[in-house]
Amino acid sequence: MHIIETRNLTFSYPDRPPALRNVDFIAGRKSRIAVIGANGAGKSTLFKHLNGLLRPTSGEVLIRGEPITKSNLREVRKMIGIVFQNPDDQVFSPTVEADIAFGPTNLGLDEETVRHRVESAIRLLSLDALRDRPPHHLSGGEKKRVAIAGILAMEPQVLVLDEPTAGLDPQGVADLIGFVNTLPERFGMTVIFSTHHLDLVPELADYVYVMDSGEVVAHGTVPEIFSQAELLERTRLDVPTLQRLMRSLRGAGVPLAEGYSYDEVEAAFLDAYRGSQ
Ligand SMILES: Nc1ncnc2c1ncn2[C@@H]1O[C@H](COP(=O)(O)OP(=O)(O)OP(=O)(O)O)[C@@H](O)[C@H]1O
Repeated sequence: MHIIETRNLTFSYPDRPPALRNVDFIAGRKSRIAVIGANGAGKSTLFKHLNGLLRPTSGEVLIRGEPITKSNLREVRKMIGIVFQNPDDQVFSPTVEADIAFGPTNLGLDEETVRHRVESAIRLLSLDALRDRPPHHLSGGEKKRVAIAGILAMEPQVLVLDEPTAGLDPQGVADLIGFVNTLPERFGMTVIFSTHHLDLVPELADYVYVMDSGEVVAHGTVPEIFSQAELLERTRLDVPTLQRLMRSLRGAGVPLAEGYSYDEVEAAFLDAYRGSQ
């Protein structure tokens, strides 16, 4: 049984054409999934169905094989934590520490457990220096870290990140990649994220869903999707810079092996260089 499965999920906002059309989406335990698509493709709308914020117009959303109902909504929200695009919507307490404590307190956990979880989240996201600051006075990137910490303190089994790198500086992006990549192995978590930053996808995902105008138009492993340049162009996505470079060098006769993440591409270049010596 999959931790998340949508079947034929269709959704329309009032008086609008469908924002999701027959979406079949599956997430397994410990998987790392990217959802990519141009503006308005339906990524956030899909995410809002995963913890019952929106209800399907038709079709199903199954969490561990069960549809989301009033009676299991609390359990579902505990299991699936979503960090939305705009951190301002998710930080509101007088201090960072209180903000991170809000979610676990709401789950009805005792004070000792809440304190323990807050401390772990503060450590994981390197927020110690900010713990007494009012979150609404933090920078965008700092707020995002606080929002992620608040969700992690609820110890969800699935972490959903809508545009996690929007507003982060380069070091913030590198830190996020390093940190998020530890979650599946360390805590058995599933990570699902959306991004317009395609270079990020091979660093953070094993599996990719491509959305266009409310539909899933393709899904597959990173190599399966990224080898289809015309698919990415057709859906108004850019071929990642490293892939463009490799394609043009191969076209010029450089024998480059397949590679998608930075490390794989570097290895392919080194092999080609050594082979030419
Ligand atoms: N609250 C809303 N009311 C009406 N229409 C909406 C609402 N939210 C989103 N939409 C519409 O639904 C469609 C899908 O939007 P959604 O936000 O899911 O796309 P997205 O892929 O997350 O886009 P982006 O990359 O810009 O974040 C768009 O056409 C959008 O205009």
